[in-house]
Amino acid sequence: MTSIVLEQAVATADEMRRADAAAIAAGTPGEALMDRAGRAAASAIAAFTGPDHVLVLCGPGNNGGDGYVIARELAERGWPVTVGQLAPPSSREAVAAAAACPAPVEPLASVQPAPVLVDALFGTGMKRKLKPQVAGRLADLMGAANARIAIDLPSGVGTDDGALLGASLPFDMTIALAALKPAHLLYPAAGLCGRIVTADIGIPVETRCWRITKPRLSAPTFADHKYTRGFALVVEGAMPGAAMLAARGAQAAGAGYVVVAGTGAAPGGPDSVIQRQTDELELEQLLEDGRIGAVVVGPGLGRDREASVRLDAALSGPGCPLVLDADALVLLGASAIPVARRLHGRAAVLTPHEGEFVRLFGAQTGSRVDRARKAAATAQAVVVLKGPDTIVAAPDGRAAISGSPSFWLSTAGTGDVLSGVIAAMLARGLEPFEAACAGVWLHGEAARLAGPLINADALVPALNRTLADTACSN
Ligand SMILES: NC(=O)C1=CN([C@@H]2O[C@H](COP(=O)(O)OP(=O)(O)OC[C@H]3O[C@@H](n4cnc5c(N)ncnc54)[C@H](O)[C@@H]3O)[C@@H](O)[C@H]2O)[C@@H](O)CC1
Ligand SMILES: [K+]
Repeated sequence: MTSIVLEQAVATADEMRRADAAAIAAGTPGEALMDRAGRAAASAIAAFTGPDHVLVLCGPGNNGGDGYVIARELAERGWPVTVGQLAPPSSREAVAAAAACPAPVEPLASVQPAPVLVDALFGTGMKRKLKPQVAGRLADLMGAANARIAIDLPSGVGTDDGALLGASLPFDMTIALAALKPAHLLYPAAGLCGRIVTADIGIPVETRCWRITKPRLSAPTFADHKYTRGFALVVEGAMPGAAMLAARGAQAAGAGYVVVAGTGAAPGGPDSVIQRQTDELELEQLLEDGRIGAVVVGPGLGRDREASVRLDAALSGPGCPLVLDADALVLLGASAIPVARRLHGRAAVLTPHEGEFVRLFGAQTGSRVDRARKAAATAQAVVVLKGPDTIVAAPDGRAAISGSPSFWLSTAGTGDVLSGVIAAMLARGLEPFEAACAGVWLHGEAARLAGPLINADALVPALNRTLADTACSN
């Protein structure tokens, strides 16, 4: 199978407002949407905690309105419920929800803590930092609770960029309404969300951003052979170990034939990775093999003249997709010629970490998603901005964010492995954006499977098991 499916939409505050407005214009009143949101959230809370005394903190906007519906729903189930009010409701829907809520209402400043704390102070309308007394009161009440649940978002985070705007303590669960928001996946906000559940409120949400989830990858069939499984070529440079990690990554991710174009250094690595020693001319000849499905260049390439020559050879070879990582990105950044021109319309996946990204594209403003999107449009290539929240962005505006990362991945060489995994996905025929998403997922899942990672080598066998599970279960 040569496509993957991204199903979990990630919507910005503006996209959510447009979705709400479209649903209202199509005939569903705002009160009905709030009612659906509050009921769905109340069911999720009931499933999470069981009956107990609940304190619902309500802000002035529609997030607070959801809070009043939740308080009403749980009170109707017979749970003891108190509302802690920051300010009176201000929107028409929230006023109506508050009027229908039978629970006692007390000021936030003086309300008593309860074992279950529901935060409906602010959601996607959060515009500025929480006042210190509000942030402090929220932290105190959270500290005194046994279960802490955020409605839509933890209050005090930036919806679109995941920045902290006064929030400090983690929740046990966050109930995302209608769709995920970037803050559920972008750090540091993502670290405060706890378990994330998405409550369906029956409205379509238009977005060009998704969470990266398990790809659908087929297992080999009787018709496959090593070249249909994918031929990945890794261009070696000054540090052969890094190229070998990329090659082993490609192999563990299912490539049928993996070749390292070596520089003459002593060969190491498994016998099943074919090592060909190549000078400049031989590399050019090797790159002309039309069966190659993807070329990796950058891991351990070096930054000297020879490295530039080998990069130029890879860039000027025939048209198979490229994965450009590490030193290749540094060399591209140091060149006066824009990346898009060096690629000549060639399909490519660029995999910078934050430092490489800034060198290549400059310090841009906006969220990591915005920055990756702009970079992809500039480079006319897929950009994988690596980090705890890895972003994949395509020149056509599609973007995807990884979820549930393993922080054990922050060790030398794991990026080299990722470049090989993405090459394997390209070589099996996925288009670059999908190949990058599938590669990022396999790599992250393998890290979770491996547990505490001592080094990048330990990732390779875990990758192999992850691929086997993925390909066999689809
Ligand atoms: N029809 C809709 O619009 C729906 C909205 N929903 C809920 O509505 C939320 C968005 O509602 P709103 O747009 O009203 O926004 P919020 O309820 O998140 O907050 C907006 C209010 O807070 C104020 N505010 C923002 N930052 C503040 C700060 N730091 N300190 C003090 N006040 C601050 C704003 O001036 C405004 O009055 C979503 O997160 C979701 O919970 C759901 O009920 C589903 C339907
Ligand atoms: K909230």
